[in-house]
Amino acid sequence: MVAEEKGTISIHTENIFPIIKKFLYSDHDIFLRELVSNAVDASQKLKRLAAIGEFTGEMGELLVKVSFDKEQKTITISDNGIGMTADEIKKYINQIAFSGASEFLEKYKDKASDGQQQIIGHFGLGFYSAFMVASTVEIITKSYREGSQAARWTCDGSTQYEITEAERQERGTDIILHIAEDSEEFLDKWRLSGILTKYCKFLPVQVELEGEKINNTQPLWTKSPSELKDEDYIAFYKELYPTAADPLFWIHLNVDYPFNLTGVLYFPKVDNNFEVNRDKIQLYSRQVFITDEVKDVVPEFLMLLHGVIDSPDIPLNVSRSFLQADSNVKKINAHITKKVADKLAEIFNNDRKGFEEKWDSINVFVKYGIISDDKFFERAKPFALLKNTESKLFTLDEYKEHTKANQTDKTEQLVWLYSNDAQKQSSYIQAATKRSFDVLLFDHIIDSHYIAFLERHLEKTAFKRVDADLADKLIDKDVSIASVLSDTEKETVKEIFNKNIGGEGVALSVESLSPDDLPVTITLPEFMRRMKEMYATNSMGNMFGAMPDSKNVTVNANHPLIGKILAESNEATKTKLIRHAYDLALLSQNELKGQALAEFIERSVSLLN
Ligand SMILES: Nc1ncnc2c1ncn2[C@@H]1O[C@H](COP(=O)(O)OP(=O)(O)OP(=O)(O)O)[C@@H](O)[C@H]1O
Repeated sequence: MVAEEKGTISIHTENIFPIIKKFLYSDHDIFLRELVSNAVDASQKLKRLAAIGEFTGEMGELLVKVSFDKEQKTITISDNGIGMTADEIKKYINQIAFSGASEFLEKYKDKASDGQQQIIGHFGLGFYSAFMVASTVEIITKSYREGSQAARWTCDGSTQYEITEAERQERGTDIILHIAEDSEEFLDKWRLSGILTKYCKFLPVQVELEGEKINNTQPLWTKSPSELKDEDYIAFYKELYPTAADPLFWIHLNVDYPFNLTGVLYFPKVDNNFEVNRDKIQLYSRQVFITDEVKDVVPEFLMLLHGVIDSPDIPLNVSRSFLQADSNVKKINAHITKKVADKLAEIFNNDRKGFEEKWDSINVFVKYGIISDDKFFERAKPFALLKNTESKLFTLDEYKEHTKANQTDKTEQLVWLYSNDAQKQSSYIQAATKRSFDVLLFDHIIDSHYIAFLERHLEKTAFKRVDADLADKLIDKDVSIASVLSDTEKETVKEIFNKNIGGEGVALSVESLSPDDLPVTITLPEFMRRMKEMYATNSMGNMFGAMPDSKNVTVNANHPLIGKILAESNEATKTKLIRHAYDLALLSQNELKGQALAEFIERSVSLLN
């Protein structure tokens, strides 16, 4: 027998519901997630009781049904789980749920007023989130225990509740929400189905909306990897991201100690732009969708991956800064990072060719990981590849061997040359390869950071962009080439060139280079270029960025054209030849434009005549 009772919910705050409603949830949708999760829990509990022999009755098919009535303005969530007795309602709903709610408010009341950003916003206030959308909530429930009396509880959002006897034959619970005027938008099938598909798609007990199945109760990550084939992983990926290309490979996570973590992470096929691929990991807690903004839960570089992480050990009712410091979150981060590195190492060791084929898709990810996480760098060292302008791939050690003999300078430093634009710098690349130097290709925005990182971490190794200096000087070996011109002649060359092309920002020199090199070469020293790039991306100051372009112009004393210019007696022809040689240097750098280009063409025609 349920004794009729009226009572006051013991809570410090006079009326907590307006506060819950107004301040704490930016996302009212989650009431449904909370109530359906409770219904699923009640069903799971019954299964567990049956497993240990405490429930011996007929279990039937466990099912959570969501329905709505537009006329009556109600939404009902029904289950055939364990149900509650009147005493249990008092204990679990009046006391526990309320104390949970009041504790929660106590913790966040200051923060609620200065904005919701501080609170992660994905936690559950459980049962009481029903009051975000309902003016009155009714529970009609009957416990699984033999001979239980059904009970009905109602509460209108004040601190007053009422418990009475109810008519209900079957075990289980109906939660009936009498929808508030400002929440009538939820009395809509599409709205409800949208919310259920988002949050309940993978719940472990069958959920139906108006008779239609919502969920896959056994999502892939809950199964054992030994039962799964590649097709299964790919099919699940397609279920998560219907429009994405097939993933490259994946990692099945499965930990139960010292924290609980399951999931599958996929390496997507990426193009060069990694920004668009963020926010693709979905976070679940016991198969309930929580969020796809995993910024504080997963290391930044891992956000380039796709897939699902399921862990009940990630605290979700805490502020963001607390979350980052949480020891479970840290352990989870470290674990995922290790697993990702192990997987990459495994592919590299077992299938180098396959790994190389994937390198274009994974290199940004690996570089990003290396830069941002020292532990990942240690693990990735053996498989972090370098690609040269001929598309050959080397590990760091292999590349060291490859370049040691020819690219060590007089101070025993290894100089690694690179191009960030093989098209634009092709004449420089050619000049370097003519001297049997190897040139790496680093053409992604992350590469300048990656280069700086490698320089700091690799011993006696420096990087130089291939156009940073004359080919012969890129690697300073202290060998000089004999000069065709005398010192006085060189001085004269310098003078006449300065007269014609000298000016602000031009540092002119005359050097004895190979006669095969261009008569005039323009270079931007590595240091200057890096400073300019740094200041260009730094909002603080613009000292170097604002400086006029300064360039080193080198005249090749050993080139036959320079001898010809020196011997030329006609001043006009001499000027023409000097300008032309200089324009050719600009042209080889793709820098000859506009009026200068027009003049160059005109002059070329006249020189041909
Ligand atoms: N459909 C249901 N069937 C049986 N018991 C229920 C049901 N819904 C709620 N309860 C009981 O009420 C309690 C309080 O629910 P509430 O959702 O507030 O908190 P919780 O589920 O324990 O935790 P959480 O805050 O994670 O949701 C539950 O622990 C459960 O004992």
